Amino acid sequence: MTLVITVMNNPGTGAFPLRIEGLGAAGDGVAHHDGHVLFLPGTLPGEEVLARFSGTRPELIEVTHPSADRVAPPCSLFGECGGCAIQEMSLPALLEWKTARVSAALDAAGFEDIPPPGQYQTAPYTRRRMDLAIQRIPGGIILGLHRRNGDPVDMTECHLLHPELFALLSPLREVLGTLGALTGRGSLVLNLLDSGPDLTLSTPAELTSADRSKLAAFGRAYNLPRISWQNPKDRSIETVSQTKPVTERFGEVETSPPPAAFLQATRDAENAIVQAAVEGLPSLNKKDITVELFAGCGTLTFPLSEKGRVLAYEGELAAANCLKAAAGGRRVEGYQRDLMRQPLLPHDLKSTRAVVLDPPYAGAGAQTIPLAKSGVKDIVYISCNPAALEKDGRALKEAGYSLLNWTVVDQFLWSTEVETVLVFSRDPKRIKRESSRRSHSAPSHLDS
Ligand SMILES: C[S@@+](CC[C@H](N)C(=O)[O-])C[C@H]1O[C@@H](n2cnc3c(N)ncnc32)[C@H](O)[C@@H]1O
Repeated sequence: MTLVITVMNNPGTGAFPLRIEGLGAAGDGVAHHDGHVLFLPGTLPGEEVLARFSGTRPELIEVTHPSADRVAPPCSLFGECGGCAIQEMSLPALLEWKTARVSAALDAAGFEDIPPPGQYQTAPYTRRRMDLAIQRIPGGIILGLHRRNGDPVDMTECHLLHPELFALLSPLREVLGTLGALTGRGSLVLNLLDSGPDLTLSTPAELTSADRSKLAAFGRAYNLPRISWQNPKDRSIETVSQTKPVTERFGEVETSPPPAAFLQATRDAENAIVQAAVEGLPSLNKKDITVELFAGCGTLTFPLSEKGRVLAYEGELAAANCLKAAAGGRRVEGYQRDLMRQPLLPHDLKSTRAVVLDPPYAGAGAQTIPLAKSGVKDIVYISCNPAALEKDGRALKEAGYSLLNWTVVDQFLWSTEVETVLVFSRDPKRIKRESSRRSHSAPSHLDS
């Protein structure tokens, strides 16, 4: 649902009462006032509040009747740092809100009899991937996330980030402050791999040889397996410090991810996603082919391959190479392919038993229709965006797929982001089995 602020004139400067009817997609409370739809940050559904206008924007004065779901925001930077959108709502209530968003998307896509979802919520202090902004200021460095529509906020506290990554921020500010290449703004991707923190730095100017020595010394001092740097000229990435091999295990297989590789946001959520995806496969013989689309470095590929053959497609060269390098001797074939420009067509999927896809935020795009038109009976779709799910789900629904089950995985705490693993089928026997199983069991909550 898209709601638009249409208040054009300042209807007055005094306080007025509002009842918050729901949360918009950005996590702001939604209310009606004088025939206009207003979005009010910091408010929760069911609350009664006093607001006033600051220009054309409504602002909260006071919550007069708080929701039972209201809690004190745990982080002192909340409201300033843009990393978290909703900290005044309890985490269980937030999980329910995210679940309702996905349910509404499925409903809008045309699915009826939506089964009860499985749900999983990650724990605080477990985020193992974060893309931070760097800004040089007089006398120092700001390292953190952007404020909502604004400059970076120094991350002096964070209830998301894994402590092993958070502990690096302070020494990083010191070394970054000494780099000649950091003439203005830069960025830093932090990934926590099995081998340890993996850092990828972007700077506005090229690294000097003194910068390279400082980063290498930093890598040794903090025992960092690898520090990489993205050249601003051509966006190429090179290693500037490596103290040991970089490794990450997916299922039983050890891989070596490239710098700034995509990883699921937390390790425990990755396990929940993998578990739901593997369990979502139909029963397979070892020779049955599962095609995996948008495979990254192989997060799902290698666990899926324990059930049968996997043909995995990924667009980004470095990720596809990582997957291919680890595939040797397994039932896995990796391919680099841009699935938006060159989607797999129905005839490419002719002997495919199941498809697993984990598309980017915008959804499966040009791959959706050929997939829906293929003869594949079973699809596991991993969504990170309810709006894209609604669009892609509608195509699957129109092609005759039923929704067998879905699992919401909240791996982006205190944000509006939501990940969902959905199992679709148009195999009448499987649909019948699933609906009779469902009528005999309660909704599942994966163990946290
Ligand atoms: C949400 S990530 C999932 C990756 C992987 N399944 C995982 O769990 O780690 C989406 C993946 O789609 C890839 N991708 C984005 N656009 C693509 C395209 N046009 N063709 C193929 N892959 C693409 C990205 O590089 C990324 O690896």
